[in-house]
Amino acid sequence: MQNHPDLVKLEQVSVRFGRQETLKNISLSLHDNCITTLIGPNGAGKTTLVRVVLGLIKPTSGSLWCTPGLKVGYMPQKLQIDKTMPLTVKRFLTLGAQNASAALLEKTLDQVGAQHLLMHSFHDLSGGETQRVMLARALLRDPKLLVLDEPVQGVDVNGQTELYALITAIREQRKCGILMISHDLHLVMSSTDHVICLNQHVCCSGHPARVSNDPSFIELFGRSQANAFALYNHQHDHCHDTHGEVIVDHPSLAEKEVITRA
Ligand SMILES: Nc1ncnc2c1ncn2[C@@H]1O[C@H](COP(=O)(O)OP(=O)(O)OP(=O)(O)O)[C@@H](O)[C@H]1O
Repeated sequence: MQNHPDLVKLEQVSVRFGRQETLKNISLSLHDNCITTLIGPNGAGKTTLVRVVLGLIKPTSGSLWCTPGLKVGYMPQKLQIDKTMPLTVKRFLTLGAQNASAALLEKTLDQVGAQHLLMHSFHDLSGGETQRVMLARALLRDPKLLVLDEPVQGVDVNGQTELYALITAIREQRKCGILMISHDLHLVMSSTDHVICLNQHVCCSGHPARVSNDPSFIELFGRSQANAFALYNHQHDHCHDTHGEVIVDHPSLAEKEVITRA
């Protein structure tokens, strides 16, 4: 992607667990100041791919390159914390960042709209509050790459929209790269620059508008997901080239484009 330097590059990465090949020949780049969203059915290997990027799983074959000194902030899908252990949000945040000043904690919580939660019990937070605090924890390292594994899980629909807007705002403020796993295609499409559809291998990838027109996208997600995307996209009155750019004089513009529901 022009003007957005590579932060991470995977070339022909495969991962095998015993006899099961979970990832097959994955090549991709993550860029500075760019949101990349990984979508795919359950068991497609999304978390495994994220763990490869984080350096937690060594590829069985292929190579991984990271820009030297890359700082990564990670928001995991699940965090197991013993509920009998008293834990304030402040304490939770400082567990992974002992040297963080009170001012930095407040500023970071402020950025995710959770400044009022500093002295609350972590165990008593709502789903949306928990995700905001987890996001703050990932941001405390001032990462150049933010990795978010299903950041809106356990959050109601309105809260999901707010969280995706927050993630977009964070990218705009910090100009960091973001790699995000999501199942919410129609919510994510408007706030992502690059989509990768994964099902052990990369089925299709590119600008959201290009991916949404790819037959393997519909094959992978089926009718209901394709319909959800069509609903999001229903005001479509233009065509895209293979990079997702609008084609100004496309012949089909003579008739207003009709979205095909597979
Ligand atoms: N450490 C491991 N050892 C053995 N098998 C594993 C390991 N980690 C993941 N797997 C297997 O790899 C496959 C892909 O798992 P992964 O968690 O990456 O999928 P996913 O796309 O993130 O799924 P979901 O959407 O359900 O979270 C699954 O079959 C899983 O059981």
